[in-house]
Amino acid sequence: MGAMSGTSLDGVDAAVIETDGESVFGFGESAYRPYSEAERAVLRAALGRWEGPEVEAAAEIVETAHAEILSRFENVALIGFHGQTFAHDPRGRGTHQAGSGAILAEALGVPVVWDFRSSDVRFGGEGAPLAPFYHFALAKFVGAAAPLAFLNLGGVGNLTFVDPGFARPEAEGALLAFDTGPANAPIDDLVQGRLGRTRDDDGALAAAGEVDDAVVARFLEHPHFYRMAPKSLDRDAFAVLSQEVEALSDADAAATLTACAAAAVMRGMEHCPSSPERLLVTGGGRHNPVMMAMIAAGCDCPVGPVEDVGLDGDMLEAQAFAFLAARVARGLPTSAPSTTGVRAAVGGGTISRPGELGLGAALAGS
Ligand SMILES: Nc1ncnc2c1ncn2[C@@H]1O[C@H](COP(=O)(O)OP(=O)(O)OP(=O)(O)O)[C@@H](O)[C@H]1O
Ligand SMILES: CC(=O)N[C@H]1[C@@H]2OC[C@@H](O2)[C@@H](O)[C@@H]1O[C@H](C)C(=O)O
Repeated sequence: MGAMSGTSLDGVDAAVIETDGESVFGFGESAYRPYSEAERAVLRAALGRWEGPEVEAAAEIVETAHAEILSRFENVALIGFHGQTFAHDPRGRGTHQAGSGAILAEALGVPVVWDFRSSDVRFGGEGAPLAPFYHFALAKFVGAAAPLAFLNLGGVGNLTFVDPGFARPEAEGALLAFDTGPANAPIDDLVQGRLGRTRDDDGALAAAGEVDDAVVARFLEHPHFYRMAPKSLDRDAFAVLSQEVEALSDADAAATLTACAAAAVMRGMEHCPSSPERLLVTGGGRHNPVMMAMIAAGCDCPVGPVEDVGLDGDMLEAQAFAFLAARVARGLPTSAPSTTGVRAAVGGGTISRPGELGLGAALAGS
């Protein structure tokens, strides 16, 4: 079972898969546990912070929400717990996902794999994106014969080019992955700040507005777009965008931020070593028809949700961390030079087993 609390801060996704960490054999149950308004406010206060009382309070919410949702499942052999990224600076302070897998292992009585990103960063990688090895397995699962691409539209966007002709994901040429740019986070922040809403539902606000092309052009001058892949982003790396749209109406600002997310994907597609047969979209942004239409209009290949090939785009990242947990348990790598820029293929993740914290002994002796 995998659990993901993404940069959108909307809630926790949990999903069961059957896997040996190399192939996907099938999918099990899944569940979603949204954060309440009050919880989200605590999580937002921790954004951009590495430590301190704000991060501790947020970590407690992350752990409690996960314990709640994960305890609903039975017959799970292993849990992959991503935790919540509040700060990501792979070239500087590193990367940190809040929440303790050791505490969850204790609470749930099941081994938990966690802290997936640190060792990749330690060996020179970006620490993200990590879903690409799962995308590789999924390309095989859906029987893809030609290269294809997966696009995740979460708070941040990330793209994976997959050549299913290779036997293993770490082989040179099998994958190319990177973060495209901001996706939903700037839109969520805009509607939260101006209208007190969590998202631009179905892109309704963006649909009523006009795109400010000058803002989009300035956005594309950001150094991120001049870097070679692999590359990753902090959720708030493009915080300047909120000032850029400050003078625009609500609808024009939403339309412009949506166009920025789509323009970043277009730039990303230029990194693909060859034209993929199709672009399969996962993550919450695929529910936004305005964003999807803008991406489709700028792409040379067919664009559609992962549901087109029978996958679940709301649970794909949670499934990815179940898959990666199984790889960690088997000592297999979870990232490679072409997915994170790490020096050599490396396995990331700590395994915590129930009983390791010694809470049982401590209680018995008290
Ligand atoms: N019906 C919808 N209309 C518009 N936007 C939507 C809709 N449903 C979801 N979204 C957007 O998708 C976001 C959630 O997407 P998702 O759960 O994939 O992100 P995440 O996993 O938190 O982020 P990341 O992948 O960056 O870690 C919401 O915050 C919202 O902006
Ligand atoms: C540091 C971090 O948490 N990055 C997230 C974020 O959200 C999307 C994008 O940026 C991606 O790089 C990553 O998440 C997915 C699950 C990944 O690692 O593949």
